[in-house]
Amino acid sequence: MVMVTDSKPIIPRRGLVVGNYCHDVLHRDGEAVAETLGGAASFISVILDALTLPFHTVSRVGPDFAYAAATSNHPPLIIPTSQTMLFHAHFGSVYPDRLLNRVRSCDSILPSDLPDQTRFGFGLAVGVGGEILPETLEKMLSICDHVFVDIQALIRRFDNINGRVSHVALRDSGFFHLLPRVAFLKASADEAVFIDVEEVRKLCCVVVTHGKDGCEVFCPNGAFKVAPFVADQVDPTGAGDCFLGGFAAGIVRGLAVPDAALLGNFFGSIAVAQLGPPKLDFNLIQIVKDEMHKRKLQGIPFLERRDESPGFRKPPEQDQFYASLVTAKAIIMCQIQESGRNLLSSPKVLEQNNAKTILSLTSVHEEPIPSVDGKP
Ligand SMILES: Nc1ncnc2c1ncn2[C@@H]1O[C@H](COP(=O)(O)OP(=O)(O)O)[C@@H](O)[C@H]1O
Ligand SMILES: O=P([O-])([O-])O[C@@H]1[C@@H](O)[C@H](O)[C@@H](O)[C@H](O)[C@@H]1O
Repeated sequence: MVMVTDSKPIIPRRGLVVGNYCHDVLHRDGEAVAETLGGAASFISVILDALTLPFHTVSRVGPDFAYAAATSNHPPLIIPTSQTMLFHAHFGSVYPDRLLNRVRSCDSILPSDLPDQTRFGFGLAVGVGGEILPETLEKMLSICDHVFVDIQALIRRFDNINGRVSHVALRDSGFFHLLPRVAFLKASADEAVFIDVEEVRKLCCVVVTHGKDGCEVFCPNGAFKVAPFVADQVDPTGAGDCFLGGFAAGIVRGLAVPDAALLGNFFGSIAVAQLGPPKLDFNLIQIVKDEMHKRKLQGIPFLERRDESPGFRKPPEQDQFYASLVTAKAIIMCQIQESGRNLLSSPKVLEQNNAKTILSLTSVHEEPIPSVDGKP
């Protein structure tokens, strides 16, 4: 359990984001609709950059990586002998539970890939394809003051033939012994069945996300549900990543845990309303930053708490914070619609920032996905 004993104000050092970028092919209702930049590191970068939190990224790709321009601020390590990780995601009415195939893998991120002689204020362990090794997470924990972990980096396993994503129990993942040094562990509801929340919450704070129903936070001395923001879901990809990016940013920027979780819900709801990595409106972000500053003045920041209770009492006027974010989103969405800018992708969008039309889908072997009645 991470304890903060130093009462001096936290000076936000740079963060460290560790996880491979990947190529995503998105299939909605059985139809390939886009190829996009993917990987939690890509989604989280959008959020942290928007909230002007400085960070360093460690990510591995192959020479075939197609999004060098989009990641130029946080360039990956290009491994000549490797290839960029490739995921195919299937979602929509035909697949109520999203189905993911890691069609191509990339090299693991090694401890030696991480900077030496540098300390980081926070770390985000956000692998998506099994690229983070226990020894790599161990090094992150030794060079970062507070580490946020997405459980998908720890418990995912991949079918040898078609790369179908499955999960192992956290206890059997090879990472369990590191949990007491983790600040927050994020799991979606589907992933939470692979942990004993009552056991793990004694070791580190556990954040369980519930899609359109928001999220729940569990720590040794309390649990808290946090309300969602309404969204018209276009693409579920990256919702958890954007949630974690917003949540971590809230904690690092000095919000209490429930307020940070609300911020996570806010960015998760924006993510699902767009295809691929979200585009964030400048004016919206400015309003969010102002609201975060106001909240920080009212709450007791998690990272500055001097006692066991990690800010789990619902902060005063959290409803006001929620209402301000809802209003901000509504104002901006009206402005965008009036201006004709289309931040929300239409179902048939084939061309978009970081998204490309389907050119090479047939060049990638993937077994026919059984339809909902189990027939190919
Ligand atoms: N359809 C939705 N409407 C509103 N918010 C959503 C929706 N889907 C996801 N979110 C937000 O994103 C967060 C993470 O989504 P979830 O689907 O639980 O994670 P993951 O992508 O890891 O499976 C949720 O807690 C919620 O705040
Ligand atoms: O949707 P989400 O679980 O938050 O995160 C997603 C991963 O699960 C997926 O493997 C990857 O291909 C996507 O680019 C995105 O990172």
